[in-house]
Amino acid sequence: MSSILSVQNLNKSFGNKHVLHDVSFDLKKGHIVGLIGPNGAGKSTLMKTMLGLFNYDSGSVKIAGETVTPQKHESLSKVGALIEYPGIYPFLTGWDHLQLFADGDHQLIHIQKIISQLNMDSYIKRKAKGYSLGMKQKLGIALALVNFPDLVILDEPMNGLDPQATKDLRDLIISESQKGTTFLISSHILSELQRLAQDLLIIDEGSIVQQTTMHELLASQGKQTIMLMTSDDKKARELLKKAKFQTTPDPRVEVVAKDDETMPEVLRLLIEGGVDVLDVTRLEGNLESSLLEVLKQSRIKKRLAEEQAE
Ligand SMILES: Nc1ncnc2c1ncn2[C@@H]1O[C@H](COP(=O)(O)OP(=O)(O)OP(=O)(O)O)[C@@H](O)[C@H]1O
Repeated sequence: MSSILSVQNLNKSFGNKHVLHDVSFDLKKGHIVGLIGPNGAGKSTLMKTMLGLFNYDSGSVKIAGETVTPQKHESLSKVGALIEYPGIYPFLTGWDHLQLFADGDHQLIHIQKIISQLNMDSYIKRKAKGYSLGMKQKLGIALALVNFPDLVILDEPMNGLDPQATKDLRDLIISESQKGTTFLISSHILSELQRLAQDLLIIDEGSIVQQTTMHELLASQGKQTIMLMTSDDKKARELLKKAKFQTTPDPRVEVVAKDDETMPEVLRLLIEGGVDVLDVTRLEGNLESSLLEVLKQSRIKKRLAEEQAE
């Protein structure tokens, strides 16, 4: 599958602070890619550099094969983005914004479709000065999508969105990606990203520590969990602890599954111990714990390499 964006050996400093270190990755057409990492890891800097908003020290950023710099950004016409807060004019309506931004009148049907998919119909003709945080955020996302972009870069797009709006956004992103649009999304809401992203870029201290797929990451961490509803959670927890099963902290009774045998063993143990199992669910991995583990391992490796170099 072809790549829409290619970043190679990108280095970026602010004064003498080196923020991005030899960052390299490609984004495949039509994929939804999560960019994740701790606060200050370099996610926003990377996105802004890719969008030609910052100069860089060395390396390259190419969109559809064309180099992007602050001085050369023709290829960005095929890119939609929402970085930090959307730039919104208080005395224009949401509809005015979308029309101003759209390349040509033929987009009207497309604009109306985005408005409906993000459930913005009731306020889109009102002046933006009366919009809530979530309404502004949705307008910013709609603006990023209005010109049929090949690539969409979204920095924390779920900020300020309620559960319904988060689901509307998820459905919209998935349907646009199925038509071929590539998404790069940074977010700290990992449970949401877990439902959305196929691929992941993990960044820490300005370096990409892993480029992987969601499936590979969750599988490699082997973190399947079995979630139980029982007639007596306290007793269930005691039995599991005594039998040396690894459980997660309260409030739910959750067991970390080592392999396929864990589930029948747990059920047998509880039933034989006089605890009824009312419901049981197997959860496929957990992005949060997998990310923390990857970061921990990469920092250990980095420290060892530094010690050896001294
Ligand atoms: N304009 C700037 N001038 C100087 N340093 C900056 C500037 N912008 C970012 N930095 C520094 O670059 C590093 C990366 O910041 P960045 O905002 O890219 O991180 P982030 O991963 O987006 O963090 P967060 O998850 O908190 O949004 C930080 O150490 C930050 O202090």
